[in-house]
Amino acid sequence: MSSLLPPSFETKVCSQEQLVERIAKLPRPLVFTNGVFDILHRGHASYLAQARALGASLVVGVNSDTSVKMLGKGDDRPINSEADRQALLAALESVDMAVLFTEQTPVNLIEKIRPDIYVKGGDYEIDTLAETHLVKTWGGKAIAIPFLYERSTTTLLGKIRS
Ligand SMILES: Nc1ncnc2c1ncn2[C@@H]1O[C@H](COP(=O)(O)OP(=O)(O)OP(=O)(O)O)[C@@H](O)[C@H]1O
Ligand SMILES: O=P(O)(O)O[C@@H]1O[C@H]([C@H](O)CO)[C@@H](O)[C@H](O)[C@@H]1O
Repeated sequence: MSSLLPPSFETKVCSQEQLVERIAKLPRPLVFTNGVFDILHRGHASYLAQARALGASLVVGVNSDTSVKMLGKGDDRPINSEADRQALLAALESVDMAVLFTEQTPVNLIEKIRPDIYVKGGDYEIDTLAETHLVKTWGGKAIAIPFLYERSTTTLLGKIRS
């Protein structure tokens, strides 16, 4: 009988309990972004690769299922479970670690990680975000990455359902 090991990308899935110890081992500058990433698409993959290129490691904060419900994306969201969304992000070459957060915003998670660079997509007014003000308190930067590909989970779901 063969003894197949779990895929190595699963080690990039991080629990809240392991977070502080594992963050300390990641190379700096550390880039952080967050989101739902419900149905992963080309826009996400490009955005995450560009975010990773801004520093030496990339940590993604992933909304838990209960926190997605707080965002008003629809009663049927998320389509993919928090564990599946976290694992798919961990499977990307650009992502060094994926960790869940359970609140409406990632500010408490960002306080723990203290990233050097905070990133969101060009669909956000980055200067208005609480996350931006927070990272600036320890000398961090916030960067908005413009969309290269107009894609969204909501559009994909519309296509599937029509
Ligand atoms: N097409 C895109 N190109 C670049 N970045 C994107 C794109 N779509 C989303 N992002 C970024 O990816 C992160 C996660 O986005 P999100 O999960 O909201 O994607 P979405 O496809 O727009 O989903 P939804 O349709 O559910 O709002 C956010 O930081 C967002 O700015
Ligand atoms: O995938 P989304 O909807 O882009 O991610 C959200 O981003 C919000 C943003 O950081 C402004 O605060 C965040 O609050 C929310 O929890 C989602 O992660």
